[in-house]
Amino acid sequence: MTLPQPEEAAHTIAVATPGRAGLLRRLLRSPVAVTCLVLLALASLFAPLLTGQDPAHTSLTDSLAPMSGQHPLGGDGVGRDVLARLLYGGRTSLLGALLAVAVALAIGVPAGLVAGYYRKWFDAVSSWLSNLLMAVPAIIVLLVVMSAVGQNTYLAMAVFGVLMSPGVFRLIRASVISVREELYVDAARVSGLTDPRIIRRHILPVVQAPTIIQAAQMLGLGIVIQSGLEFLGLGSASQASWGSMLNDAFANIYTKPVLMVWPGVALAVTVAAFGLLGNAVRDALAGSAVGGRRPSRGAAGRRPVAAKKARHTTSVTSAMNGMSETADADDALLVLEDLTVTHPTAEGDKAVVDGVSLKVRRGEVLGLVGESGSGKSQTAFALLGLLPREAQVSTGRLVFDGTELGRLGRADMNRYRGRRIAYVPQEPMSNLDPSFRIGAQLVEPVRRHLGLSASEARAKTLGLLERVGIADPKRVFNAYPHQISGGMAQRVLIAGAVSCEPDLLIADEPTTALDVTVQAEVLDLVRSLQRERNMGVILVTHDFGVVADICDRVSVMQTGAVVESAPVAQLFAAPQHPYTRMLLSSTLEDAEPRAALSPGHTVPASVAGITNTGRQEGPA
Ligand SMILES: Nc1ncnc2c1ncn2[C@@H]1O[C@H](COP(=O)(O)OP(=O)(O)OP(=O)(O)O)[C@@H](O)[C@H]1O
Repeated sequence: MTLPQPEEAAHTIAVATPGRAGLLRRLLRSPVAVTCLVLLALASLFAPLLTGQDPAHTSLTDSLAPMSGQHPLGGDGVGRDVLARLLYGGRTSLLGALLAVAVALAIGVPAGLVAGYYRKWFDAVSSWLSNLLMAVPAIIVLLVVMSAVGQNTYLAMAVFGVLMSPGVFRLIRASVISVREELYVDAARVSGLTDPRIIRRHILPVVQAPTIIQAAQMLGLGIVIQSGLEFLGLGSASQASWGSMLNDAFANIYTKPVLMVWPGVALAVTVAAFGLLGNAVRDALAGSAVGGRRPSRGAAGRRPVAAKKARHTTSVTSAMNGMSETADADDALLVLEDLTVTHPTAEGDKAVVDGVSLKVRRGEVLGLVGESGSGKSQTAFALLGLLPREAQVSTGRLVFDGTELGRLGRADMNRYRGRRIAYVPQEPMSNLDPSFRIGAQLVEPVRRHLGLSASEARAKTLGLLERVGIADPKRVFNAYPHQISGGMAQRVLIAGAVSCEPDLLIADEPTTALDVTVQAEVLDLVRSLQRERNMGVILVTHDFGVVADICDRVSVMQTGAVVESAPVAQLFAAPQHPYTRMLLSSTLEDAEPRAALSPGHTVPASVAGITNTGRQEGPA
């Protein structure tokens, strides 16, 4: 069935987007990047091609020799060829700096990823260690190392890498913490993707640009530090390096000051080249992600995460232990008993869900209604395991299709999430990763859960996109999230949610971010998919109209507790709880029409938008 989609057509932005493969091409198109690459290559690779002189060969007759055909830049204090030392010295300096940066990245990147993503004790311990390392004066440590191990510059640079790793760790950790709160990361989690996959697909692309910039800065710093140590005479005497050239030049500063110039210029140019190259790589990366990194729909695409969600701790109580594989007496798909969610706040622990019990049967739509803040979303997040770690979650019973979910670890839970329990979020745009094409985001869970090949998963996904009413599935499949409208994005997420044929769909106000026409279409879609697949659905909403439209039963929540549950017709005909009656009477249809204004009644000018000149204010 293809549904009409006027809203989508109106909002669709046709933007051609470059792929990621063009990164190197983009880099090579930048004159700055090319110049830097050439300079660095000259300094590191081509020394033997550019000079036939041995950089270590001394000749007293050539001591402080002037520039000549044999020695284009002259000779140093002991008659070594300055040009050869300059060219070969670049290798030593670059290799040492690369070693330091490699060590810093090898420690800082994985540690930052794990600490930022998993937090807990590893985060605490690694942050403490990183603070400790940062407090250590690096140059003193290096001097001690060099004096202890002799003139081994590379070992000193490896130690310097360790000392630089806290900087990388902090950067990566902070980037990961910010991105892991994004709704599209939650969406990936809910779709059952494993942590390594989420990190590779959604987290690493975000941290790569700052890491590149940081690495470029560290390379420059590494070269300067290494040269400093060699200038002090701590490097290997047999190895040409820019630092040892400076040392020699300093000894002859009054007789031949020009000797200071060559290594000084080489150092300055190389450090600048690294900085500029880092910027160029970052720009090239940003350019190749143009299709993705654009903000989805401005601020509307993001909701205040802290206020809206919290993370799961399975401090699920001892009451649950020993309750696995529980079969329920009737045909209940999901049985939740006595769910409590408590958040630590500045004023003490705050229970936002308090003793909620729900039951959903196969093929049944349960509406979860209540005012804003009544705990509907917190209940849904608790069922999905999406509450923040600091939240305390306890439940008497959480049985899904005969299995006690509360006892499952993260990996086991991933087999249920996405595959058998799916989620449709409130704000579609922020639940799609802007870096990836829509097709890629839909295909991955399908391949993982259903074990399909790439082409089978693609065909299935295209079929699903068509099924949810997208007129041009191929275009949407290849589009980035910013290229489709909010309504279309919601259809995409519904397609993703039902792609693995789940038994239970949890939809958290799936139409809130959409306009009225599209709302009705999306609700129709949810209802028809639910009937077609005999899914159980929990529909979180504050709208009794939606409840009347598509729900079979309804549970009403007030301040974290369910105050009434009943079949929809019964609830509308004879609401029992005063809060339910109050909610029903406050809906527009049931409210008493307001009385007509009396003839003498005047509207204050400020309200009517009339100025004292009698002109109506407002947009032209
Ligand atoms: N991390 C948190 N710390 C403290 N309180 C929280 C946290 N997250 C949510 N809450 C509170 O929990 C209560 C229930 O929030 P929830 O999002 O479940 O409400 P809701 O019924 O879904 O509302 P809405 O319809 O507006 O989405 C609210 O008072 C909210 O402020």
